[in-house]
Amino acid sequence: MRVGYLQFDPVFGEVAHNLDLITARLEQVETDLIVLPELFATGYQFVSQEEVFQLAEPVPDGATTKRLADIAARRGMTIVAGLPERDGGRCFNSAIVVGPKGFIGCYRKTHLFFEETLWFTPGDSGFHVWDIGPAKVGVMICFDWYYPESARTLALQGADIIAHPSNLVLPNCPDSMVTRCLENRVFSVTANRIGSEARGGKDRLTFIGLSEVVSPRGRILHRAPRDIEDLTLVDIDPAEARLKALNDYNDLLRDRRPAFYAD
Ligand SMILES: NC(=O)CCCC(N)=O
Repeated sequence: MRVGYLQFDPVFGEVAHNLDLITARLEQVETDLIVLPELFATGYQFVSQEEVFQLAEPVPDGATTKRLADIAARRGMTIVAGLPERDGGRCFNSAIVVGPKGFIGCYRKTHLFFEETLWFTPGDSGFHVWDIGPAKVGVMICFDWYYPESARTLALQGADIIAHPSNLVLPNCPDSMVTRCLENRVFSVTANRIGSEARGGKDRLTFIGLSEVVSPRGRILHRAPRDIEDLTLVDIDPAEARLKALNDYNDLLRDRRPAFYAD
């Protein structure tokens, strides 16, 4: 199967522009799964709660979800993408999964980073894995990577691939995902953004790019440049993620000893 990411520089608040950009890019490609960055259509550095409410959308009835579902249906692909989700009086930093037959699911970011804690409610969806046909795909968002429980929970739920919409600003995630894949024997697709934002007198945030596809053996199948738009697709065999035996004596998940693990 073919999987990949679109790394690009969204214009803050210009939802129509950002949606048009990714639509044009996705119309050009054939793939089974593509991952877009966290908050891909709005940008990241919000300056007020009301701004978040203005840019956030209901799921699945909002415009961004409908647009991506339309692309997924026309192009016969599954798309995982981050967006601000409005649910009544609460906003979540979420990621939607849409496929050829429409809306599949929504994950709400469990571990909020930095000023996200001002604008969003900590996710209450829990971690989920969806069967998209050729593979089972789990979703985590950006800072979730910092907590090994995130990828491990998705692996225990049977994920072959971890789709990882991101807005990375710290340097450590790209190399750390090698370990996350190795210790869980899963593929990962991290879709980061590039560019920077310095809104409302805040310190500038510069996003590190370096989107990547990593294999269950911890091999970086492709890593994007730091600061260039990049759409890359990689052919993988998801069955590689189902071989959890390290040798004749060790099986990665079977041999866990949760009775000795701290919560
Ligand atoms: N948007 C984020 O969750 C950033 C997390 C910190 C990092 N790893 O860059």
